Amino acid sequence: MSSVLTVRNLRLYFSTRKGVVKAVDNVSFDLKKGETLAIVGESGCGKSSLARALIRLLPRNVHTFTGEIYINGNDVMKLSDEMFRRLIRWRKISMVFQGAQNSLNPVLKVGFQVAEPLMIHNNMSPEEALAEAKKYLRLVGIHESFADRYPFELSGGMKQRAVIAMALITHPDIIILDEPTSALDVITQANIINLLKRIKNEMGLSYIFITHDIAVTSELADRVAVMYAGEIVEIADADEFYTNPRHPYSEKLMASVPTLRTDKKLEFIPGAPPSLINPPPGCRFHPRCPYAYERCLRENPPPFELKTGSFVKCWLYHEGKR
Ligand SMILES: Nc1ncnc2c1ncn2[C@@H]1O[C@H](COP(=O)(O)OP(=O)(O)OP(=O)(O)O)[C@@H](O)[C@H]1O
Repeated sequence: MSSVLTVRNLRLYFSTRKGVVKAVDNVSFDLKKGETLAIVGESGCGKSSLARALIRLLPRNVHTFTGEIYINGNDVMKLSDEMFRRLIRWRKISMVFQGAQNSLNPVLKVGFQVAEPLMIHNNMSPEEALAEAKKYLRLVGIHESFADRYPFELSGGMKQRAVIAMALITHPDIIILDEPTSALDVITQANIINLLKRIKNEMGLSYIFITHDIAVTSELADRVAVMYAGEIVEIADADEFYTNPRHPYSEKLMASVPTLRTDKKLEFIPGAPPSLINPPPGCRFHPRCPYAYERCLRENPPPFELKTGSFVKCWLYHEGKR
């Protein structure tokens, strides 16, 4: 399978009064065409910053933004912000933001808001764009008559569907979904996941699905990337990840997911993710890791490839301890 997105050594650091926050620190991965890559990890580990780096919607206090990003083989890091905005954002890669259903403009009709990207990015006339918006509202399971309604007239699930329609309408290859179901009840969550699965197949999309909730990813993910303290510490095929997480942090994450059928005791991860201004030396997880030994305190492990497309950043996989 060819890669629709290739990321190498991506870094996104922010300047703050307390120092430089290394939110994304030397991240590399591939996204294959038609694939869903879930990015999981606790709050504050850099998932949203990674998304913002990929779609280049950056805050003003960027300190460092370096690395390589290829979309369909094209080096997009060499594009100016203006060219990236014109050629890439929304056209090749789009995003459903965290809490996006609450960011719909309350005084504009839903149809207009879904149509807006076409007017801005494809220079379409309002009439043409609105006709297209109605088509996309139908695609996401909303009756086209809702194009004439205001956001407050839609349920939370419908608003989320409208926001997904907005991300789809410019025919991107890649969609980043940042916690797309976190504010919804479980039934609505399931409906949205089913919708995402259906449109992915119908439109040949590739997803980056960001969540702190591993249980949600199991329905959709082909591969799982685990982020910890600004780094990807493991990438694995989803089936393998759920049965055999390799990194000690992944193990702990999996052990903290409730299951109905076993009386397994739920674990929690002691301590909190480290400061991204002064991350611990060596492996960043070592202060919370039950297996940490001397080398983990000194040296940050490189990614050890387990098979093509899968790696784990943990010394245990280097020295035959596992
Ligand atoms: N503009 C900014 N300036 C300074 N620090 C920032 C900025 N944006 C994010 N951060 C910091 O970068 C780190 C990573 O944040 P990020 O939002 O990417 O994490 P996350 O894993 O997506 O968490 P959440 O799920 O809570 O959004 C955090 O420590 C956050 O405080």
